[in-house]
Amino acid sequence: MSLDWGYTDDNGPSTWAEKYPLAAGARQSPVDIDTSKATSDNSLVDREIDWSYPSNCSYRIVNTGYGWRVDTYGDDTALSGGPLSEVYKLEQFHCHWGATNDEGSEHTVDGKSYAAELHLVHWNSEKYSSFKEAASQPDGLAVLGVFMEIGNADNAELEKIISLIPKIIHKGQDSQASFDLDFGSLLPESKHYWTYLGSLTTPPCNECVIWTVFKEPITISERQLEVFRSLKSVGEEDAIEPEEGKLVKNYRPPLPLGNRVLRECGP
Ligand SMILES: Cc1cc(=S)c(O)co1
Ligand SMILES: [Zn+2]
Repeated sequence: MSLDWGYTDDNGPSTWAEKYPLAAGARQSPVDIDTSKATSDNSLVDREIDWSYPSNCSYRIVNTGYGWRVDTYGDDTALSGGPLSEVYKLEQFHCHWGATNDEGSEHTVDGKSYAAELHLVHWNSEKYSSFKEAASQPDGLAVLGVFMEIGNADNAELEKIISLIPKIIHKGQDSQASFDLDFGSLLPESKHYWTYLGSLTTPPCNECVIWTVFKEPITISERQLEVFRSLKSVGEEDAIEPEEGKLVKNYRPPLPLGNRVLRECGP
């Protein structure tokens, strides 16, 4: 059974609100980060954003039909500080990309797209008893967004994920992902970021996310990005043409920030 939404002309972001009414809300993500609208906030500086991820917290990688997703054991993970009032636990991480390198990120900065965007998804385990419950609450999830730009060299940590992609080419396939991952290398050196209240960027587009988008990108090689684009949005039994159902892009274009506040930490 194929997903009832996706990124093609007939099931892409402009159609989502027909089946997922939240997608038409006023607190949607992503947004274009208009840097002239960002306001500084000392409380973000006073409580530096902090994270802790054991290198062995990943356990599975799956082809969701709209990308790859690495599932993690959250028990020993923690994200706190910055815009967050509680401690959040890592649930999963995944990526969004485009068909060419001049598109692919979901958030844009003064109209500029990056080639891809990594999302680390956390849930408020202090206030809620499950990820599912948290995803229905306005402060339920915290997502770290990391821009990815093309670099000459492969990203060695990403390569541990990319080496498993050939095992999950078709929708629904999964593989054990028990690699040792240095999350520090998947996050930028600088802790400068923008933050605002938004949503999941895929249906059902719940407005439950406190977004933190880092200003500094990490790098990925063209070859590595091509491996992402080799994933298929259809199951092994569905594909009829070799080129059919290739996931060459899986990003949602920006939605209006509206009257939401956009704060920044760091220049
Ligand atoms: C929970 C979740 C969050 C994001 S950002 C996404 O793309 C899919 O699912
Ligand atoms: Zn995402």
